Amino acid sequence: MALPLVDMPEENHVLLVSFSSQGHINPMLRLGKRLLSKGLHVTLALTEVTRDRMLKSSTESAGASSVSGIGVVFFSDGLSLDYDRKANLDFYIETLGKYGPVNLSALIRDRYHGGKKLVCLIANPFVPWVADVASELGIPCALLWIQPYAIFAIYDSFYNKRNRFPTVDDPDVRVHLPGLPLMTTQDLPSFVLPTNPFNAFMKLFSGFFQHLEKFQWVLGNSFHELERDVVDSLSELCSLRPVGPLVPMALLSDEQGGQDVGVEMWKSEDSCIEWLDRQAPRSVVYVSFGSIVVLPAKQMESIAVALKNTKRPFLWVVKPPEKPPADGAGELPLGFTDEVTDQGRVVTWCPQIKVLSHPAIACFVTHCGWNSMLETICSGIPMIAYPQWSDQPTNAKLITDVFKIGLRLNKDEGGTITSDEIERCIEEVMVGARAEELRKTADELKRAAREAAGPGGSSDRAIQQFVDEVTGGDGDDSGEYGASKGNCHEDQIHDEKKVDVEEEGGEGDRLSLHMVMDDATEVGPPGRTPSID
Ligand SMILES: O=c1c(-c2ccc(O)cc2)coc2cc(O[C@@H]3O[C@H](CO)[C@@H](O)[C@H](O)[C@H]3O)cc(O)c12
Ligand SMILES: O=c1ccn([C@@H]2O[C@H](COP(=O)(O)OP(=O)(O)O)[C@@H](O)[C@H]2O)c(=O)[nH]1
Repeated sequence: MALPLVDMPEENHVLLVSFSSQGHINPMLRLGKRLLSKGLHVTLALTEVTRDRMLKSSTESAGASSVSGIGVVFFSDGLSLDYDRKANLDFYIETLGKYGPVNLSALIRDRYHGGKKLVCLIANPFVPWVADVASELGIPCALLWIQPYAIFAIYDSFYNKRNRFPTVDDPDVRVHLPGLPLMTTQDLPSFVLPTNPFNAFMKLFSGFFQHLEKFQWVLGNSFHELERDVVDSLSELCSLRPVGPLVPMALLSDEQGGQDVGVEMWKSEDSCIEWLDRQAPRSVVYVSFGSIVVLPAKQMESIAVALKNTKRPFLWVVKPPEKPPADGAGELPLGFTDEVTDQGRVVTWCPQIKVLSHPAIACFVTHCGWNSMLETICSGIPMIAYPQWSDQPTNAKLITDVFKIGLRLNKDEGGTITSDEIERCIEEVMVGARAEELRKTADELKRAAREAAGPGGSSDRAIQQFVDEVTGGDGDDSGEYGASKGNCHEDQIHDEKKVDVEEEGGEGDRLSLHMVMDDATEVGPPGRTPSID
């Protein structure tokens, strides 16, 4: 049952706690906005280094203490502001895990009367210790999972040893999980493979998946219709609440002017939109690998050759690595931009939401980051999957075998993705019967996404159900996706006045955060030697 805004008592206050990176803060803020629209009071807690970056940014709203009605508060991660957090990710995550809980707990005791003013904490996956803070203070805790539930299912199985996974001695083990297609090594998230060099993530996720009971709900940036089988298969394990897609409102309706709430890390080259305006409908190949991946020189070369050979217009985002590596990774072949001035555009960062919703875009060659994928699904554009690490290989499998809205680039016998293969896939996604079919399915999924997020849709209902549960409202407790493990009793609802959630004035919804997370280039991409271990 929808609770009318006016009747919602002020004490229904939730605190969101996010790791300080764009891909984590944005879905959290969008969830916050939806909770706000259901009558909750919402505050977002970030680490102080984020405030520092905000203050250093030159934009008007930098340093704002609220964004679009969501209050923003800060706690220390235990490191000095000028400490180079990218130097050693293991150390950073460990320090955050040690001082974060102490400082967040102090903040809650201080600002929210020992936590009595909060009905729920919501954390995202890089700060799982928030659940311990919540339990210590007697507050229910939810997780916002920001990748597909398919990845959640795979990690749960891996860390709880429910299935056999590839090992050094047996690298080709195939994995079959309920609700998912059979997965080979190339379809699994890189963190579960024996080749994974990132200990920090391993430690973080193993602790977390072995103690899922600490979270009363697992909200997810996905929607039921998108991942029906895997969501249903997980419903015994925990109370899933698919509340996505948590993308800008502009992607969820055709009406212009939908407001977004989100942070922007990099300045985009908006002139590419005027260039798109001059291109024919459904003619442009969009290419981007997100904010973290830096491609090896050889892969840059094959994309460049393929794009040139297709003779089709293209928009390629090539984000310069902060510290250019000696081996030419991330760099365009010499002279490329001059050769293609009449054919395409290369930009360092683009306004991706506007690009994907532009009628000139035909397809997206993507690294399969989950945020990009959801944005593309909401735009109804077919994809060409070029996954690199983390969740991306599995996301690529979802694109081809589950959602059926794109193709995946295949490696040759030598393990290379050739320019011929890229060119072939671009043609296949753009012309012919297969292209038609992919476009049709992509269009259907776009409608399903909009319906799920719209009033009365599955995600809207899941959010309402969650709100009813945390506020002790009269929602249906049996739940659509598994019963609530119910930790939301009357005694957790308190009657004191809320803390300072300021009303947003002026331009409003975009918390401008041009914080260059160059860090990212250090921690991720294959093809480069990670500087952390
Ligand atoms: O910010 C980070 C850091 C980081 C940065 C700075 C620092 O000092 C410490 C840690 C490490 O790994 C990440 C990995 C991410 O994966 C990305 O997360 C998306 C959403 O989960 C996925 O869908 C994408 O495929 C995936 O590339 C996204 C991130 O924002 C990060
Ligand atoms: O030129 C670009 C490339 C990416 N993005 C945004 O950056 C985010 C990338 O997130 P994703 O999960 O796809 O990948 P990651 O960067 O975390 O690898 C998405 O919201 C994109 O819309 C953008 O605004 N401009």
